[in-house]
Amino acid sequence: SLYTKTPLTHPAKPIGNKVISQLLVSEPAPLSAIPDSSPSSTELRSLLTLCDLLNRELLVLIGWAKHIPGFSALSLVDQMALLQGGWMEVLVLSVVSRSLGSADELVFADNLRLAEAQCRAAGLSDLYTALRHLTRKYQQMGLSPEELVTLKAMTLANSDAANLEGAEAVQRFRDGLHEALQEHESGHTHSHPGELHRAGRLLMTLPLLRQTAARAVDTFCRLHRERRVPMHKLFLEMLDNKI
Ligand SMILES: CC(=O)c1ccc(Oc2ccc(O)c(C(C)(C)C)c2)cc1
Repeated sequence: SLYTKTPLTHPAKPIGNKVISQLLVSEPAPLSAIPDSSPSSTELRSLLTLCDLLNRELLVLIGWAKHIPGFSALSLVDQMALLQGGWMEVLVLSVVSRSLGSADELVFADNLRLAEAQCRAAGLSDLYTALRHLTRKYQQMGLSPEELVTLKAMTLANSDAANLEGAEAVQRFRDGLHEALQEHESGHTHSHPGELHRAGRLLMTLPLLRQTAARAVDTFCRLHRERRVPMHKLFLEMLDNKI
């Protein structure tokens, strides 16, 4: 496969939660940015590098979704509907999780960490502000790897796609992930009793995640209108569904 499946964390004791341990081993290794070599301004070059990175992340995301317990049981139409509705939110949550260790940078890739000034130079200051706001929220909460991978899967499952074929099957898919989160937070798999509000607090961050993803879409559309960046075909197709 494209990369080795390295689990995010080696649990001190086996995680009783099968869904979450499956999500941890299915987590894709972070991609690296490929610096754009076209003879253009540094701003445009970094934008082109970012576009290429996003496009590759999109492809990896589609492969990742198939490993979410219950996703492949859905009809292909519903799988595509959830991906078209939720891909941006999942990628936003991914860049936020990569940026948790930084006080002021967005870690798009290990070799592409942009501070505010660099984002502004590339026409991404709104995006920077929105993504850093969300990052700060999760920094304050102290997100564990188990919570992050479960939240990403729930984000995809909860993407409110229109006209789903198998609404009941999608609801079962969502309930399975919610159950995994509840079990994880309720302390069944820990020695100490869980924090009762933790699962709810995590789910209550999803409205801000959706709003942040919508801001990212607005940014891309503006940059596209300003003819600042070409849009990869797949990206445009996935974007069409959002505007
Ligand atoms: C088309 C265009 O203008 C564009 C601008 C910035 C950009 O940078 C990104 C790279 C990876 C990535 O995951 C993300 C999000 C987190 C926002 C999805 C943004 C991608 C595309």
